Amino acid sequence: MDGGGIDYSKTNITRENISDCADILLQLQSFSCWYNKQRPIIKQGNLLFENGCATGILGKNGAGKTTLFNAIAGILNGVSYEKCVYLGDSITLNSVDFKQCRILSFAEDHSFPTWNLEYYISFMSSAYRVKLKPALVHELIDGFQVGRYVHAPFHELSSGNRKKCNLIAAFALQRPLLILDESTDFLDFEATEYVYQLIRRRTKCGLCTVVSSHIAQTFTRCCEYLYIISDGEISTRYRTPATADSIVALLSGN
Ligand SMILES: Nc1ncnc2c1ncn2[C@@H]1O[C@H](COP(=O)(O)OP(=O)(O)OP(=O)(O)O)[C@@H](O)[C@H]1O
Repeated sequence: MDGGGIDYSKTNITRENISDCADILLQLQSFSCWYNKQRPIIKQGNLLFENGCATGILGKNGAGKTTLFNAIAGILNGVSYEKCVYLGDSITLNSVDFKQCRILSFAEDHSFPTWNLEYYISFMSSAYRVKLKPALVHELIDGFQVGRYVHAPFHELSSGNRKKCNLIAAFALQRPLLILDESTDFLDFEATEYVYQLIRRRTKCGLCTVVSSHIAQTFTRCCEYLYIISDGEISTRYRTPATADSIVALLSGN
């Protein structure tokens, strides 16, 4: 994909050389994924995620962002790749070791309807074998303003409050790779701002975040890099432009 004839010198968008990347967490080459192998959702794409960076995944409805995330998280069977390198080692995406290093926060989650936040966090801590920092968990609960819902069953929560519970676990586990599918869907204004703050904090701590969104600000405020998915292809990696207009230009060029 060549960028669709956009004049990058006028948009402050730079296309960059992969060999310049300092600190690669995960690299996927010739990556495809599908529900039906005859009709792949992503065809032979290349992706690179760095430590200390947030990377945005942009694409129209149905482009394949969620499918891509499920594939990277190792929960979609229809996947192939020529190369998958995590911190310098060749790995498979469905290996247990890799699964403990990544966490995917779903766009919308209806699982565990009778569980509550306290139980869910404790389950996730055991599943990932991570000892959570109580101060961080409390800070996240305060930050998302869900203190009063800690013991409420998930099926009684609004969509936004249920989403906050997922995000609390996702950020509390501090995994090297955090994937946020539609990171701010359902969230109120304050929670949206808080998510942006948390993504930037991960970046400052040298952690890697990958995020999809339909809101330009998610990218301009949080992401160093962007990929665009369109017609089953993954674009080159772009430096995130400063404005929403430049993102729209980039999207319409792909
Ligand atoms: N379980 C499934 N079985 C078959 N096809 C599916 C399945 N889930 C999604 N698809 C199809 O895969 C394509 C990509 O869907 P996906 O949900 O990954 O897109 P998306 O970019 O996340 O979209 P949105 O922005 O609307 O959330 C769509 O054509 C969708 O209809």
